[in-house]
Amino acid sequence: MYKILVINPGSTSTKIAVYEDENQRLKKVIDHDVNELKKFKAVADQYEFRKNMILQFLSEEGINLHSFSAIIGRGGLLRPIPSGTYEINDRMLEELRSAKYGEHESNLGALIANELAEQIGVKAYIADPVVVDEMEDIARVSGHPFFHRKSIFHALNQKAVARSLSEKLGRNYYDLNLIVVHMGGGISIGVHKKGKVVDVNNALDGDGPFTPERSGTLPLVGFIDLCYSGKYSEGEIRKLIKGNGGLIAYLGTNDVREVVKRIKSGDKKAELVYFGLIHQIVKWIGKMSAVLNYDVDAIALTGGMAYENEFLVPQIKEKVSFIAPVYVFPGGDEEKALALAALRVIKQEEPAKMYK
Ligand SMILES: Nc1ncnc2c1ncn2[C@@H]1O[C@H](COP(=O)(O)OP(=O)(O)OP(=O)(O)O)[C@@H](O)[C@H]1O
Ligand SMILES: CCCC(=O)O
Repeated sequence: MYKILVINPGSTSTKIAVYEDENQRLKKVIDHDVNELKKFKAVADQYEFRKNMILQFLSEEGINLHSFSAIIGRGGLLRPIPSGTYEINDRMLEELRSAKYGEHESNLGALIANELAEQIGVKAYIADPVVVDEMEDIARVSGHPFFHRKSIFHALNQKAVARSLSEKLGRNYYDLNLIVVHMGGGISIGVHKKGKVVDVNNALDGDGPFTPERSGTLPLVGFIDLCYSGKYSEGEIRKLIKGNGGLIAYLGTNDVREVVKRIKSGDKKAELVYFGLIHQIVKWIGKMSAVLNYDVDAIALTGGMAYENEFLVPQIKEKVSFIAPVYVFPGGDEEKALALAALRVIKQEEPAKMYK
């Protein structure tokens, strides 16, 4: 029996899971208050904070760190790479520590997994990091040669949900055309064309619908005016795109449950903003369906927001069901996907890839 520790730091939460072979024994989702995270200037500064929460969880559950056969963390911003399980190496660690390709909470996944694995002398891995790139060249064309569209998205959950959906449909992932909509702290809408994500919004860099804490695509000229207004530093403007945008900017909270509560108590501003968010998600589903010539076998809704059954799931279903049947995978399958990825390598069913 192999015991795997799964570490999944997201933008609004840290998820921890313990697997024994394919079976989940424990899982904890620690939601982070937006003000708590605001104390940290850079994502890397959250390292000790998030690591200590994981160690505290293990100690509360009476789990000895030395009992694990391997540790796997959610992978972060690296150079664009193929889908797969990667053994954590020095190059990867150096690039994540220095945020060479940018800052993201999942950068901490590999760093923490590596430190804990070293302490107990086992291997550490990441799988399907946010930089998995299967985009078709036509989707990279941005509109100006200075800019290229990039594949940065919730690859791990998108792939796991796409596989679960294929299983549910009794079909092979590589024979299907799917739209997968991950709605968490960030939102990505992926076009899975016969097993490859050939187009997706860059969920991190101001592309796509707005989200609980990101602005998504903004009106460009207004944005340029703001950049040159002299009112904001570069750091503040970056935060406005990621961290302090979206629901936080409009309503002061990134918690969708809180927004729903406000709407139900008659808050019209909350209703307008939230329904505006749903409106944008629906537009992106339509846009991505066009990439598949509207030949879509199924649409999957996932991520934490897919638990929201009062407004979000029913409204999306109402508006896009004519394109294809909609299936809901609330929360997603990220921890299971990570555990299975580690197991496939430990059991030598698949070689670990090397990040170069
Ligand atoms: N039961 C629920 N009902 C409604 N909304 C929920 C529920 N659970 C979580 N959410 C919302 O989902 C969002 C967080 O989703 P999730 O946990 O997938 O994000 P994350 O892992 O922090 O970030 P990301 O998915 O971008 O990596 C928050 O806005 C949260 O309020
Ligand atoms: C870029 C994918 C992950 C996120 O949005 O946080």
